[in-house]
Amino acid sequence: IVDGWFREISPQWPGEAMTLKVKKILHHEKSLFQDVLVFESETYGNVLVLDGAIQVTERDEFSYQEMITHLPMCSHPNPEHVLVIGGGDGGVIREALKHKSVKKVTLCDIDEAVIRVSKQFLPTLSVCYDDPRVEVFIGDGFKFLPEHKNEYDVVITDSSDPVGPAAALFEAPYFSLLHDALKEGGHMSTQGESIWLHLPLIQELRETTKKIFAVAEYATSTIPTYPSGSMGFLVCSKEPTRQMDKPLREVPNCIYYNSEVHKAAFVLPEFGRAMIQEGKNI
Ligand SMILES: NCCCN[C@H]1CC[C@H](N)CC1
Repeated sequence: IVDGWFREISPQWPGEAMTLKVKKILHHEKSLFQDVLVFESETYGNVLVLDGAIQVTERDEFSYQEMITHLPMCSHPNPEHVLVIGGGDGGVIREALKHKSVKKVTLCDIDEAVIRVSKQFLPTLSVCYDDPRVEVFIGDGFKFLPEHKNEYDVVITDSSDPVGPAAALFEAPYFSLLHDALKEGGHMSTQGESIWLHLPLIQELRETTKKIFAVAEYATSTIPTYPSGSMGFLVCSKEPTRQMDKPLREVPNCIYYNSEVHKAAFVLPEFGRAMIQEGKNI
């Protein structure tokens, strides 16, 4: 933090950095896995930062949490059991519980510090941890998934960036474990970075997931405080006849998501479409 501004400088987005004016530092610790910082910003509410990367701000988190949750869930006919890998801030749990069909939401996050800090400083995200339908495991998704084969209708991988603790969540072995944890007709979504910054990674992710899932599509959303202001998602199904861009129902009380936004999210600008869907660099 320099002269009152937090700067999100990272080799993952060279030469650019989101900066937010800091009102007050609320918390800073080194957890077992990462550096955990929370500060109150001047204009984006409380902000959670892990290893220097902005994870959520109270002002715009709804965009990401709603899209990563409702894209796979609204395209699924009857999601009852949802698994969240990562997502310790609780935002995805809050969104998943908006679906009447949901009987159980299980969360598995490797770092208890993220959950603890979110409960203390991000009350609007961690609001649903006390819901009786929610169960929480602290641990590595890699160990959790093989013990829960064929259990979930939807698995949402709400991870940080592919550097540090989350790196393995972007590779083929993880997606195979994920596939086997899904019931027949299961859907999944993962945090899919930005077409402005990570096109090669996204193309690789889609190649990998296309080999493992019957359907693998890429969707985007806008979110001011993530690098480049755009955030994407891999959205996959085990069922070949499913169309990920076809919402089967509305979701109440959303601020970003609706059925039209759902359909439009899978429409890509030409440089993204050519690279992701045809592997062509234009
Ligand atoms: N629920 C927290 C979401 C974290 N998502 C990522 C954080 C880091 C960003 N560079 C990309 C999204």
